[in-house]
Amino acid sequence: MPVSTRSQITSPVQNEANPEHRFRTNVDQEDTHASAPLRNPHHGLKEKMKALTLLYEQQKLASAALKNSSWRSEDSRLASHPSFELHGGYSKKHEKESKAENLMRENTMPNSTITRTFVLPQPPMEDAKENLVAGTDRIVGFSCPRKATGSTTVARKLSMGTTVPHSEVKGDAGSQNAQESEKIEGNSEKTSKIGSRILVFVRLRPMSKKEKEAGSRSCVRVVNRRDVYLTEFANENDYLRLNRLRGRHFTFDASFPDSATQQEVYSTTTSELVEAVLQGRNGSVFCYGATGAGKTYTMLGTVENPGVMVLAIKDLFSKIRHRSCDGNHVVQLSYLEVYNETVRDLLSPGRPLVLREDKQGIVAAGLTQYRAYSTDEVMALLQQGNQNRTTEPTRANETSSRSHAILQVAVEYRVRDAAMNIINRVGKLSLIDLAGSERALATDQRTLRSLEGANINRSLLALSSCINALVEGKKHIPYRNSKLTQLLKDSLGGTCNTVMIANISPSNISFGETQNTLHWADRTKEIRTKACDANEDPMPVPETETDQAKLVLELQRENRELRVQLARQQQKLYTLQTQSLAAHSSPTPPSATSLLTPPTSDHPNDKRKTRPSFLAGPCFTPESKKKGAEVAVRTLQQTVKALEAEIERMKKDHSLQLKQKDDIIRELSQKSGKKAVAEEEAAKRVTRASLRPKDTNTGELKSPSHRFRSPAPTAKKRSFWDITTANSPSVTTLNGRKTRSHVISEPTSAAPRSMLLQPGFARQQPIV
Ligand SMILES: Nc1ncnc2c1ncn2[C@@H]1O[C@H](COP(=O)(O)OP(=O)(O)OP(=O)(O)O)[C@@H](O)[C@H]1O
Repeated sequence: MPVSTRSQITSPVQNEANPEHRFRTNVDQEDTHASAPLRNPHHGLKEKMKALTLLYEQQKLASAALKNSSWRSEDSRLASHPSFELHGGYSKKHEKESKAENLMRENTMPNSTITRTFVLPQPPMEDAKENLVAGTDRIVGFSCPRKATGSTTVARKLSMGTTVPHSEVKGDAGSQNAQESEKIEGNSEKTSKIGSRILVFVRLRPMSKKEKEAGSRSCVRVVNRRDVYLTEFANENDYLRLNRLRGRHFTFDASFPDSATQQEVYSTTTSELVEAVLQGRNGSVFCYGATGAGKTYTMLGTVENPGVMVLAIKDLFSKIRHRSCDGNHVVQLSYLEVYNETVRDLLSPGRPLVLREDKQGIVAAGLTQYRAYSTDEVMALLQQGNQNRTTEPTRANETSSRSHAILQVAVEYRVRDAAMNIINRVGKLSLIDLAGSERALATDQRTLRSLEGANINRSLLALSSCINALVEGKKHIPYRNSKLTQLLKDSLGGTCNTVMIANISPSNISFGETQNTLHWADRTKEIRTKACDANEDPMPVPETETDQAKLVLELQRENRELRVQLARQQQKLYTLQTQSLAAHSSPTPPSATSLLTPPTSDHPNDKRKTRPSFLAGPCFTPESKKKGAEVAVRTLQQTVKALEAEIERMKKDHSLQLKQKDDIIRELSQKSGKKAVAEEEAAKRVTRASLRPKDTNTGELKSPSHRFRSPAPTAKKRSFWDITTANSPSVTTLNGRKTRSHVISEPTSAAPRSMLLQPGFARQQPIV
């Protein structure tokens, strides 16, 4: 039989017995109501609520007054804390009463003026446990009893370093005292070294139009840029649960209200990691949360409000630009997704990739690594990758990401340390946008969507198992349970500075998901990663001056070689670009010299001259630029190979001919020696034939050397153009296939036409 709550609420006898309702003694009107005969329990409740609201307002005013008068004192520090305020513990005078009271103010809708007050019972011990802050033995939060050990309710000791910006902390008027600021200051120093705990941040998104239309209320409140208060609303008709409202309080390294800007989120969560990456450390940022909670918005953002990924890349390049102009930094980029437990390359989609473990950790074999030179290039690649990413509309989100996406940027830098040793530093930044954790009903029940959902949940479950195992300090961490956890191995338990951004929705409709997200975020706070040292690879230290000189020479040589290689590549690219432009714009082929020289200042595409790579040129789309250039370079390489083979063959031919000539000359000289002797003898014997006149028109050989018929007089000496020309005598058509032959060589009257001059050269199949 259901137990009625009416008597609990209104019976004076019970009120006396129940300390939770002792507050009634403080309110005169309450007594009047309490002694009045009960007719309508709802009426009593309403009255009680009114009284409570009144009491709360009074306490708030008193608390504010106290704060103003002595905010620097220890007491005021307690009073200033939101949790304390919510406890109603604003002064010693009211301390007794307030201990028994747990008041919580309901979060209101942005435009709503309605304020309600709920009575919260003493929470069960498991709730209290949840509010234990990692690294402290203090309990914070309004929903749990305070331990006697702690003299204050100060949210959390920032023992591991926090990324809460100084200004923000100070900016919370009166909420932090000087001591606390100092504590944070001290810790912000530590931050530069970045502790080994995963830093956890929470971001609340604004209420969506859809949620507003559905009449949902805000159940989350971010206070002090650090504390998150979560309220579960009871159904007004549910009398049984009226007194069992769940309110929870969590504390994170920083919490962002719905008004927080992208830049604010970036600078608080990620900017330090970018700095660390430039020093050769690894960093990871991952967004976690329910579907539609704002993960992709935080990570990627929009064109007007770019997210963490975009801001991090911009920051990275601007920092690199400020640091060195010598091109010592090499930035490489990869972008992959895990969709339905398969790993796919987002920059060059193809077959699924296989994960392998090597010295560097888990790597996706065959993943494309793009060398990036500028922010624009990275943006184009990012855009391309996102177009390839799997997104589908679900009931919960119009553009729901159905896959986990990982953008990895590796920065390599060669630098000299104080002792002038050369050090190679490599830092990697992984930016991860996880797919949303979801309930089947929250999204869709169609087969593919539910399969995706199952896989997403499976990988997130595997993630939570790993988090649990890491928190509990287990030896075996089940990374292998999913592709996602394998890829996150370094971020979670490796040598990496890791940041988690938990995204939550304010709507009470998503209470369950929000609670779940906050729970895991809270748990993640306790994970400790290994100390993250810089990935430095020192080069051998030169001992003597001679060694140093050698090293310098070696480096200079390497530099020269690289410059030559670069020049060659650029030459090739210019050639191809010019050719492609010619092919597209003019039917007449450009001259050979224009193909072989880079564009000069009077070239129509003058802009390109200042660009390091033609890929940034205006006439190509980002994808076609890369692909076109690759194909063209490959074709060019094959043509060059064919030409080299042709030259080799010609050389052989020539040497053979020379040898033959030599033999013949030798033979002839021997014969001529003999003949001279014979002629001498014949001259002595005058015959009738010798007196006969000689015929000069016969074309008979007058010298034995004329017996050798060299191809030279008939065939013109073959030039480069003859070899490469399509109508060259060396290219004959045999059964439709083009073959090369050196045997027949006919003189050509037509001007040689280079294959390089023909439009669409890049698309021609190379001659094998
Ligand atoms: N801080 C914010 N400010 C304004 N709009 C936001 C914010 N966060 C999220 N949104 C909006 O909420 C909607 C859902 O956000 P988003 O797509 O980022 O969710 P998600 O967590 O990535 O979802 P899924 O896991 O399904 O991909 C989007 O329309 C987005 O523009």
